[in-house]
Amino acid sequence: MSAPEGPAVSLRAVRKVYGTGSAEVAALRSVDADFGRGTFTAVMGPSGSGKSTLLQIAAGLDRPTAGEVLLAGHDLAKLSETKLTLLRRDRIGFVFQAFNLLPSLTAELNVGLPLRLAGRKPKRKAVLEALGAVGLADRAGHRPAQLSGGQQQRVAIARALIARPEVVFADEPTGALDSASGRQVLGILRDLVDRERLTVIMVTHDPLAASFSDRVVFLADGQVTGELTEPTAEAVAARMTRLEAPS
Ligand SMILES: Nc1ncnc2c1ncn2[C@@H]1O[C@H](COP(=O)(O)OP(=O)(O)OP(=O)(O)O)[C@@H](O)[C@H]1O
Repeated sequence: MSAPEGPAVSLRAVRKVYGTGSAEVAALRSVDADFGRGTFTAVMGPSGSGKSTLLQIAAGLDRPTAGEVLLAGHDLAKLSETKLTLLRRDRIGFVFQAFNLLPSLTAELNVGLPLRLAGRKPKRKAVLEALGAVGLADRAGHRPAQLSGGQQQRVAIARALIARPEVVFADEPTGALDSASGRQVLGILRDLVDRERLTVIMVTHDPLAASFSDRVVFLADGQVTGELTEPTAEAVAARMTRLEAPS
């Protein structure tokens, strides 16, 4: 009998405190959240509400002060640094606001880089397929400076997908893009969720970006304050206005 399918990522009573003594900041107070496999979740909230901290901790890039993070069936607190590094390398993809491509490498070499860093030789066919999946099969030989911002972000998505991760964490992936390029990038993420059952967890400030997700989780002052399923940009914007209003 196969094991019941749990969420791709779960946070249980997660607390994160930066600094000590009078400099102490509780970035996350007590966060419980589940991110189902094959779902697209947007994380939103006012500046300083803890969104990036939540993403870093859920992705195993940082450890919580207290609480539990389960990722791909593993309790991250029980993993050594080496095992955590391997889990991040093999099961997780990252997409950032600043595309973080290496300027001297072509799109093809940038996409293959995670495999090369892991000591594996990337297969040309797989790299070209990943570039094809983001509509850039004809740009394999171009360096980042020869690509638009939207195209660079799509190369970054192809790079995040090359190791066939289960979960992709995206921190403001459209923050540096014009709205048409942003929509194209979001459409690609949406499509990967629908067709490949990828799990996407995305921090964004943009209600339109959030409307591509299945669910928006709202944070305020280090706590989850609510969620919205099948979000429209208007409903998200209205909720954000309420969260950002001075109390
Ligand atoms: N390394 C750090 N050291 C000390 N405090 C930190 C650190 N990182 C974040 N913080 C604090 O933790 C809180 C949450 O920060 P976080 O970056 O997670 O918020 P955010 O919602 O992503 O904000 P923004 O939308 O402005 O990027 C803030 O008060 C921030 O100042």
